[in-house]
Amino acid sequence: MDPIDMMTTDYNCEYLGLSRLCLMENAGKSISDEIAALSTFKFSKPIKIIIFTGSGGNGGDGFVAARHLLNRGFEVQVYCLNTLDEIKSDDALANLEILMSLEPRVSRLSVDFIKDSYDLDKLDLNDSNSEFIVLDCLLGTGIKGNLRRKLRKTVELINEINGLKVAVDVPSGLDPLTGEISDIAVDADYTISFHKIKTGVKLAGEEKVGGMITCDIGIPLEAEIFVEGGDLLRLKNRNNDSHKGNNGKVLIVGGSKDYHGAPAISAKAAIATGADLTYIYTPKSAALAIKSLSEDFIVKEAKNDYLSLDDLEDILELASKVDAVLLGPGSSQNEETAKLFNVLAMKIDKPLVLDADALKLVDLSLISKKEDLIITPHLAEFKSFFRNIISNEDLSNFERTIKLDDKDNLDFRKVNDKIDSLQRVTKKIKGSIILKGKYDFIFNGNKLKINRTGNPGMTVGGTGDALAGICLSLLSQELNSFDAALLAPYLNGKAGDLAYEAQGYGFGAQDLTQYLGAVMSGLID
Ligand SMILES: NC(=O)C1=CN([C@@H]2O[C@H](COP(=O)(O)OP(=O)(O)OC[C@H]3O[C@@H](n4cnc5c(N)ncnc54)[C@H](O)[C@@H]3O)[C@@H](O)[C@H]2O)[C@H](O)CC1
Ligand SMILES: [K+]
Repeated sequence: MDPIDMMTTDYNCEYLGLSRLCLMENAGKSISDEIAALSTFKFSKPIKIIIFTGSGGNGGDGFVAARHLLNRGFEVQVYCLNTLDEIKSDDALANLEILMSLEPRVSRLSVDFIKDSYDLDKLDLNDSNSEFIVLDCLLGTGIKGNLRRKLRKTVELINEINGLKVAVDVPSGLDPLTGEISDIAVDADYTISFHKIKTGVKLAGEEKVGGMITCDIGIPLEAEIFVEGGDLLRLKNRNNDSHKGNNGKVLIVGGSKDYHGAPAISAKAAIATGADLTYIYTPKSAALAIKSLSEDFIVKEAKNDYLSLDDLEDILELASKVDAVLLGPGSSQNEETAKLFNVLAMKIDKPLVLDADALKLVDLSLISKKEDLIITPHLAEFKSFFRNIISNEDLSNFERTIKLDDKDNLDFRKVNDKIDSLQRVTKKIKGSIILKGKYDFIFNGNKLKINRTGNPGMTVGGTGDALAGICLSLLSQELNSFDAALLAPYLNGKAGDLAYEAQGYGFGAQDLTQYLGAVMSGLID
């Protein structure tokens, strides 16, 4: 599991009512269970457990483990690399404070603070009379950059120790995503991972991480599969020094004589979710109306009253200047527009979103290998889009699997088989698919997410255009296609829920876009 997926899952638990403090308790308890099992297997007499802790959640796991290990009869020595003031995780701090409150000591616990690197010179662990296990709770999934001095020296010290070394979650110093060690890492005999083995630990292999042990810490499958507030961690932080255009330039190609509102809603949603510059390329018949809707739009007029190949060069030139392109909102299904969209889908080498009309016009074979692509069909559009490459039987199986029963439950009794059967269809393209419905299903390769936000008021015209605009904006801000595809319906639905709270079912897509900024900034739970 990638560290970002683990972090978002972890935070999503909070949104489902399961606190991270509780997860930390489970993590610490499972470390103690594993250490007890290892010590029975490896040692003939009671041993000492030495725990090195850092300033984040990994350190917190160590503090909890200390408590449980004491109750199992072990002697426990904790070496904290940080003072209470320096602990960054509230949950870790709460658990360190519990250890500090246990005075005068009745159980066999010692807690010492390593103030600077010189304190480490004074520790001579190999001289200890008893046998011992060393627990590395310095850094887990939160590691950033090269190890700072004191931490680096501690890793060196741990590696020189004769005792059995057990890394918690990730051997400190090892990149939890790539498995690379840029400088030095704990040379572990065993690595205990929580929930799932982190991608980097798996990639590094047993030679570097020792025997791999996975512990369940009570995270429900839903925390991983549902898109929740924790997934907002996937958004990129804005650089304080950034200037105009650094946070996404987008191009929307759409609109027609009958539909000028659709590209305008997509554009408003793109701006509301952070895009810096928004270009709209639209037929003459729609251009003036769109211009009058916002001074934030940069509107370019097509050559004719509908989009056609005559516009190809102009659009490609614009596309070369932006970070992401959306084809389709309100374009209608003109034959000439179909020719244009098919050539554009082939030639545009920027992240691409295909919305309603474009989905009906673009040939799947032209885009099936494009990774930075999002398509946003509802079920009927999905079936029609895939009809030429997927058997009717596979499509009806697909439909049956995602259908809800009358209590709104998905028939996921054999979850893995069911997901496999959905992905046999969706893996036909390399990009991401947002299958819109009461619950939105988001697919990409082996990944699946389900979005639960939104309400029946969102059947109003334009909410799909808003969704496409959000996808576009997030792609332009350098999110990968799956992260953009899973966050877009979450943000759209959440803004729709706020619009409903304010206006009941009397809200329109334009009203919804006004809440997007606040939802995206995490200002509203
Ligand atoms: N669901 C779960 O799997 C749970 C995991 N838990 C544990 O929490 C950690 C992740 O916690 P987090 O606070 O995000 O990160 P870390 O503990 O890895 O450390 C962050 C901490 O370290 C400092 N830091 C970062 N890089 C460096 C560096 N190069 N040199 C020195 N210091 C560095 C940074 O400033 C932070 O203060 C996960 O791995 C699990 O072990 C929870 O228990 C809940 C459930
Ligand atoms: K660790």
